[in-house]
Amino acid sequence: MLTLATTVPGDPEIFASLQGEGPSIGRPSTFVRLSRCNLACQWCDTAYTWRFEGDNRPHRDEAAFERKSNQLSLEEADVAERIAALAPDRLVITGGEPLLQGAALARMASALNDLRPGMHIEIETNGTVAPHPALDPLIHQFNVSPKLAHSGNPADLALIPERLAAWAAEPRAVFKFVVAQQADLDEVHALQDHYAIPSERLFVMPEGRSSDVLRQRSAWMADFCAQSGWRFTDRLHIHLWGDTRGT
Ligand SMILES: Nc1nc2[nH]cc(C(=O)O)c2c(=O)[nH]1
Ligand code: SF4
Ligand SMILES: [Mg+2]
Repeated sequence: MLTLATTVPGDPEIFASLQGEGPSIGRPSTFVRLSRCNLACQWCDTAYTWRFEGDNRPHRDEAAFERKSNQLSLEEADVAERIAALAPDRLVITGGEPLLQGAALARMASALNDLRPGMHIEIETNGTVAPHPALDPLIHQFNVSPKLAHSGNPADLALIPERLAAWAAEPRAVFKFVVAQQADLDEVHALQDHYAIPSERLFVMPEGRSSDVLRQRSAWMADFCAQSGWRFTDRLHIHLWGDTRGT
């Protein structure tokens, strides 16, 4: 079984859209959003995947979500069929932290391979969890987003040295750092130096849930990228559809 997020109660968050972030930005892709996360970012835009009633870890909105209406369990084969029924030939698995459900994801991805051979599969991950050995060979791209101090997570939970070293050595992994203020860039620099992350696989992305905030931060981040050689990614889906589920 896989535990998914919902768009509305009873409806799993499986939808066709455009990849809004990172190296595949603009590509038509089907998205599957899994529930549950091992971190708690104070600016998380999908707190409905983890901040259930009784979870008092700090979050900017302080919202507490009812578990029953925001989580849904489906068989792996059912998820694969729903993905295969949609048009895109690419899949983005996100969350929450999808690698927490690695074994079930491996079963789903191999069922999908039977229904729609050759589909390109990306995983959005916070970089703290190793991919399950059965899942790893089925994935084409890992979009790894290690969380900086401004996320509010303790560094010993968010930045796991052996994991970061493994991602840095993995050619299928691109790093995507969420940045809100100029000081965050110093932290990215330190991580790049320490783990020898090639600039070609290093993206910075503005934190923001509205076009206004993204534009404001993009302006100074883009200038910085042009000087440093890092890559820049916007959040295309926010400009197109705003901060809404299922887009
Ligand atoms: N269109 C679209 N692109 C995305 N790329 C990463 C997303 C995420 O929530 O992880 C996301 C998302 O939620 N929507
Ligand atoms: S790691 Fe991602 S899903 Fe988890 S709390 Fe942070 S932003 Fe949200
Ligand atoms: Mg998102």
